[in-house]
Amino acid sequence: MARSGEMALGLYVLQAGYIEGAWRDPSVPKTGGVDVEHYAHLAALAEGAAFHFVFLADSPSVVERDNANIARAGRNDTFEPITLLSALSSKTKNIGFVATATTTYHQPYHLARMIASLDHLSHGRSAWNIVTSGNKFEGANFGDEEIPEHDARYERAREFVGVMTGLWDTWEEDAFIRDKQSGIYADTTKLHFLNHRGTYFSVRGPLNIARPPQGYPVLVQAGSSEAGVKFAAEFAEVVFTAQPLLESGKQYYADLKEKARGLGREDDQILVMPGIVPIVGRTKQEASDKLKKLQSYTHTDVMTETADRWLGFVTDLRAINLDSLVPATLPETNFIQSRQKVLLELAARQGMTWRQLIRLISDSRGHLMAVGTPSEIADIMINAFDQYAADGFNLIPAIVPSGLKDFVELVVPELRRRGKFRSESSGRTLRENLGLKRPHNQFTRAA
Ligand SMILES: Cc1cc2nc3c(=O)[nH]c(=O)nc-3n(C[C@H](O)[C@H](O)[C@H](O)COP(=O)(O)O)c2cc1C
Repeated sequence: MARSGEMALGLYVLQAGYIEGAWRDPSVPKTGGVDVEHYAHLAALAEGAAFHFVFLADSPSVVERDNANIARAGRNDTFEPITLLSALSSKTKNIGFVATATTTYHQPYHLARMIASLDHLSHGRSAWNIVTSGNKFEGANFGDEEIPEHDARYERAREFVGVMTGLWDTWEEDAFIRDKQSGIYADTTKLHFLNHRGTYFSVRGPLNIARPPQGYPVLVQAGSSEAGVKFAAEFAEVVFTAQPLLESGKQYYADLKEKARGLGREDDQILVMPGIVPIVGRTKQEASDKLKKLQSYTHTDVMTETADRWLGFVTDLRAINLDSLVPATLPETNFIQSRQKVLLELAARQGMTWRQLIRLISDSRGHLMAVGTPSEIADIMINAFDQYAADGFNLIPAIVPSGLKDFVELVVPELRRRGKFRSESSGRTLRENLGLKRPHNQFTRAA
């Protein structure tokens, strides 16, 4: 199938926005982190602009390394993604929901039920962002101090996904006949026991909920190392990635699509949606003034600690001469390997000092950042789309709700004017809106 001429758009939501100190801005609701109406307002803004989905990242731990940074973080009082998105599903009609959940610290049976429940609650608008955990503090919450080795996490994830889709298939579409007359509720000829026995899991099944409306919720993946790309080529239908440079973004896109093709998959069944952090002004000056104001909110200690985290916990920037140049390489990390690579590539290209790199990480974590007028931001997005570096974008507002409002009111009309973004939702389910096929049931497919 040919690629449609229009890009897909997701909304990556953090309670206050992506710039760490954004929560201090007077426009950000103080209790937004635990106020479903705050998130409902953001989802309504995105749905009204015909975005394809709301995306919630996740880490089952406080991510800061010490009290000083926990004190300033402005984020550790918020909802678990599946819970929040389930609540939002009854407050919206068309927009999809991408819930991040790690395969490293979950059990497939629990997670298959929860994500299937979200798909039923939302009438087929759910997706699962498959991550393997990227934060070293998570292990302490699940019995082991050390997070498992990077590639081994992907091995576990491969088996995990197989069990999830197997469980979602244990009841065929029309298995539940609910015949009051005869008293037969389920046709057990359409019931399949999974009986999975693997390295990491043994799961009998069946699941105790009907097959999800979409067959499977959309499978999303965020991980761009070699192991991550291999995993994405096999399973992902949407890939979230950090690609701040056009050329490496095109290379990443081409590699991933080629790997997926090699596994018999069609190009339009795996959508690459890099993150973008836009700061919109009516003039370039206005946009950069907005950025400067937001940057002024973030404490240096918080910035330094965030940089240590996103460089993979292999540095301690509190003890470094910040005006010295960033080295070309760092020790390999066991956390998000791809991001360390992206950040070092950016630093090398621009001859950055540590101080400059810390600032960049605090603003964008290495995602593409676009600061300018609506037309300039639309140019950047359309250029990446037309040059096959992206099939769409996961929009990461620097501050919410104002940063999202700016984008919806100023950039979306520009994208539409140029014929690159839709005016309304095109289908009932998230799969239909993304042009993704509905998966067959593996038990009946075999028959
Ligand atoms: C764009 C992007 C976003 C990610 N978001 C999360 C997240 O929300 N939660 C999480 O546990 N891991 C997240 N990760 C980490 C990876 O999903 C994965 O868990 C693992 O750490 C390895 O990533 P890598 O293949 O990029 O090295 C993210 C990775 C990328 C590339």
